[in-house]
Amino acid sequence: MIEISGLTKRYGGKAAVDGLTFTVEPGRVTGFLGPNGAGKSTTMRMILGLDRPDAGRVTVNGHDHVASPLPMHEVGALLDARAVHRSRTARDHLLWLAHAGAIKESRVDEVLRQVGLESVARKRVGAFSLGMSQRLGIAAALLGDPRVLLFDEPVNGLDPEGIKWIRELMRDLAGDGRTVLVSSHLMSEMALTADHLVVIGRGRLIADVEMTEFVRHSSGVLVRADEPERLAAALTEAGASVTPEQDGALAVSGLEAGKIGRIALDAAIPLSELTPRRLSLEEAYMNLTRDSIEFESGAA
Ligand SMILES: Nc1ncnc2c1ncn2[C@@H]1O[C@H](COP(=O)(O)OP(=O)(O)OP(=O)(O)O)[C@@H](O)[C@H]1O
Repeated sequence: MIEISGLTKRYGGKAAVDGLTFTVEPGRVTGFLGPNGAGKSTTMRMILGLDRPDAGRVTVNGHDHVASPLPMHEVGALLDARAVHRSRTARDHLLWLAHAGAIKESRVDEVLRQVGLESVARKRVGAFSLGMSQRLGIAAALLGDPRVLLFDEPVNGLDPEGIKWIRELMRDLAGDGRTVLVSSHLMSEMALTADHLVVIGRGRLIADVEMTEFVRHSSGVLVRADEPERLAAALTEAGASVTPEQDGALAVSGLEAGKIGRIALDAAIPLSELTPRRLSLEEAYMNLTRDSIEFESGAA
């Protein structure tokens, strides 16, 4: 388990991570989502003890540690797949890591097999494609057989077969009861992999929610009524979440269209529209993070 409380990191005057609090539970895949520059990598570096927080606390499996990298049998991480010695072979790279981490050599061949790099184990890493480098980075993360695993954008550069493989690997690792935190800026990828979502923007927590709950909230109903404010109050009272749209309509989530119709009838508020709509998960995620995107492309 990873417990993060009030975690803060500043670079110059700017907070890259700003008072983050969340828990990553074992036995499930937690997706760590946010737009570019949201603070995902910085958070992961602090979890690993590679960066010192300016405030707040991280514990991994209950241990407090301050800026001392955690041992490889406790936490495995894929941060930057290209950060390897390019002239070494894949096997030598892992052997070097195994020696440094006091891990038995037999694990090297086991993890090479597990990530499907056996046939290129004696090839120089410099000649690897990005997808092969990602697999090697994952092999390194698995080397110490850790109970906690962090993957920063692991599907980068992988082909569809590789993406499917990593999805299954993560689900298997979580199925073993391990703690798995995986970052991405793609909601579509997380929808197929994660059981739980932690969404951040500009270093702050935006959502900490079960995937099923996120899916439920991404569907909604568009309502037009004669007295939108009174209807919004009645729907909120009934447990819905209501967002007024610019043209006076109400975007309602958490209640079905039929129930909304009955509430409007009971309150004697005439409706002119009641349209169920389903946002794609990507749209729901974009709505959630719209205010925290640092660099937006201009309109075409
Ligand atoms: N070493 C550093 N020095 C100065 N600023 C930094 C440093 N590392 C990160 N930052 C800044 O902190 C913010 C968060 O960066 P971070 O890399 O953690 O975000 P991210 O969510 O991982 O983004 P991406 O998806 O683009 O990798 C960004 O504004 C970034 O420019």
